[in-house]
Amino acid sequence: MESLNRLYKKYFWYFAFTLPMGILLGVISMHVLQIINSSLTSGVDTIEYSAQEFFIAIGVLLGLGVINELVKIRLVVNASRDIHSRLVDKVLGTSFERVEKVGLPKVNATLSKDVDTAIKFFQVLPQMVANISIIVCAIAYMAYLSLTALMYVFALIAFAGLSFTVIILLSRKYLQNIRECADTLMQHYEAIVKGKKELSLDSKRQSHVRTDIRSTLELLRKNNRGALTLFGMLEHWGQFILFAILGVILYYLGMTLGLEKTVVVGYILTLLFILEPIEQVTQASTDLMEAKVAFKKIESLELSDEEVEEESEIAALGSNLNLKLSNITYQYESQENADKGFQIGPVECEFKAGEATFIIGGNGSGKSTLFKLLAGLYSPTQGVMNYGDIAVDADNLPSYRECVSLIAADFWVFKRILVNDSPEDVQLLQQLVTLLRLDKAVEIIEGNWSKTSLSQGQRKRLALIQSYIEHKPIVLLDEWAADQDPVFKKVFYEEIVPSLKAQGKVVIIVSHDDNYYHTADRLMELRDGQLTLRAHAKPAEITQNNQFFKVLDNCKE
Ligand SMILES: Nc1ncnc2c1ncn2[C@@H]1O[C@H](COP(=O)(O)OP(=O)(O)OP(=O)(O)O)[C@@H](O)[C@H]1O
Repeated sequence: MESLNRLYKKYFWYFAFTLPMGILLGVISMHVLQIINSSLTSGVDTIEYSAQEFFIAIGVLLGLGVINELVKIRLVVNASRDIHSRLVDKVLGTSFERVEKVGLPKVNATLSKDVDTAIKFFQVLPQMVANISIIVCAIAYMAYLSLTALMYVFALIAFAGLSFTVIILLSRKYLQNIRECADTLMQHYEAIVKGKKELSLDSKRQSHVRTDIRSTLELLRKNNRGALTLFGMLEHWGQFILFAILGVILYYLGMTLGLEKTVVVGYILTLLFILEPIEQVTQASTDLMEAKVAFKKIESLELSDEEVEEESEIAALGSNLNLKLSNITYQYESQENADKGFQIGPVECEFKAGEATFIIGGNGSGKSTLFKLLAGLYSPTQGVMNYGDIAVDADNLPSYRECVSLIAADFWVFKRILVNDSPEDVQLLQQLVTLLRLDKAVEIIEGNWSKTSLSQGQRKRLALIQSYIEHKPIVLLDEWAADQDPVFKKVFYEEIVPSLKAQGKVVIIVSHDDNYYHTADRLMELRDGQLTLRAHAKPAEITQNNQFFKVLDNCKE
C-alpha cells in the first residue's frame, strides 16, 4: 500500500483539520441541546435569553458545518483525481510482462471499479471523524449529566459495539468474493464483446457462455445477498440498540437511580441527536471495509510503485548499429498442468544494420515471443543482447526500447500521430499517406487520424506510417504483409522493406510469403523456440523508382 500511504500523507492536514472541527461541532451541538433541555425543564423567565443563545449557536453551527463541508469536498475531489492518475501511472510504469500476466480484464476491473471504491475512503473518513467527535462530545455531555447513568448506557453501547464488529468482520469474506466475481464478469464481458461474431454464429457456444455468466451472476447474487443482509441488519440493529437504550433510561434508570428530569430529558435529547451520526458511522464502517478490499485488490496486481516523471522523454541508445544476441534464452512461467513453460533459445545471432531478416516458423514456434524479447518487452532469462557495443541491461532497457518500432500481430493504432515538428517530417507523413493509399480512407485533423476504425490491412498501413515517421533504427514487423492484398504485398517486399534497409535500419520480419523469401538478406527458421539459419540471399538492389526510398531520402536532406 506504499503508493496509497503517500496519498494519506499528502492529505494528512485535511484529515487533521476534520478532528478539531468535529470536536468543535460536537461541543456546540451539545450546547444547543443543553439550551433546549434547560428551556424545556426550567421556567419561562429565561426563555428570551435562551432563544438568543440558541440562534447564535445554530448560526455558528451552520458556518462551521459549511467550512467543514467545503474542506471535505476539496479533499474528496483532489484525492479522487490523484488516485485515478496514480493508478494510470502504476499501469504505465509497470512492465509489459507484468501487465500481460495480470491480464486485460483484471486491469480494466481495477481501473473502472476499484478506484471508485477506494475513493470512498477519502469520502467517508472525514465524515466519520466528525461524527465520532460528535458522539464523543455527546458522551461527555451525558457524563456531565450523570456518570452513573452513563455506566449503564456504556454497558449497552459496549454490547452494541461488539455486535457491530462481529457483523462487519463477517461481511469481509462476502466483499472479497464480490470483488472476485467482478473480475470474472469483466472476463466474460470481454469475451461477449470481442467474440460477438463467433457467438452470433453458434447458438451452442452462446448458451455455454450464457450459462457461465449466469453462474457467476448467481455467485455474485449470493454474496451480495450475504453482504447486504449483514449491512441491513447492522443498520436496523444499530437503530434498535439506540431505542432500547432510550427505553431503559426512560422507563427503568430514571426511577431506579432517581434521576432528575433534566438528566432524563438531557439523555433522551442527546441520544436522539446522535442517532444520525451513529447511523452514518455504521454505514461508513461498511464503506471503509469495501475501500480496504479495493485497496488490497489494487495492491494484489503488483503494479509498479515508482513515481513516473511527467513528460519524461528517454533518449535512444543509438542508431545504425548491429543487434547481437549471445546465448539468449527466455522461458515463460509454467502454465497449469505443464511441467515447465515454453522456452526460446539459446539464441546466437547477429542482425545487421541495413539488412532484412525474415523469420519463418509454424504456429507456436515462438516468433511473437522472440519479437517481444527483441523489442525489450521481455527481459532474457539468460544471455546478453548487445546493441552495437552496448550490452542491454535493466538500466538502459528503456533507452533500448526507444530504438525499437514494433508492429505486433495484436498491434494498436493510437489516434494521435506522433510526428516531429520539422516541415520535412510533416511532408513525409502526407506523402506516406498517399503512397500507402490511405488518402481516401483517412484524413489528418489537428495531428490525429480522423478515424482508426478501418480494415485490418489499412490499420496496419497506419501503424507502418507511424513506424516510418518515428525514424527508429530497429523495425520489427510481425506478419505485417499477411493482411495486405497481392498488389500491396509486392509493394511491401519490393519497395517498403528495401527503403527501410536503405536507411540503415535493422529490419526483422515474420513472414509466411514464400514467393518473397528471395527479397530477404537472411531467412531464419524458428522451431520449438530454436532459431536456425535457413538461407542467405542477395536481394536486388534498390530501384530508382522506389517511391518510399525517394520520400525518405528527401526527408533526410
Ligand atoms: N503469455 C504467455 N505465457 C505463457 N506462455 C506463453 C505466453 N505466450 C505464448 N506462450 C507460449 O509460447 C509458445 C510460443 O508462442 P508464440 O506466440 O511466441 O508463437 P508464434 O510462433 O508467434 O505463434 P503463431 O504463429 O501462432 O502466432 C506457445 O506454445 C505458447 O503457449
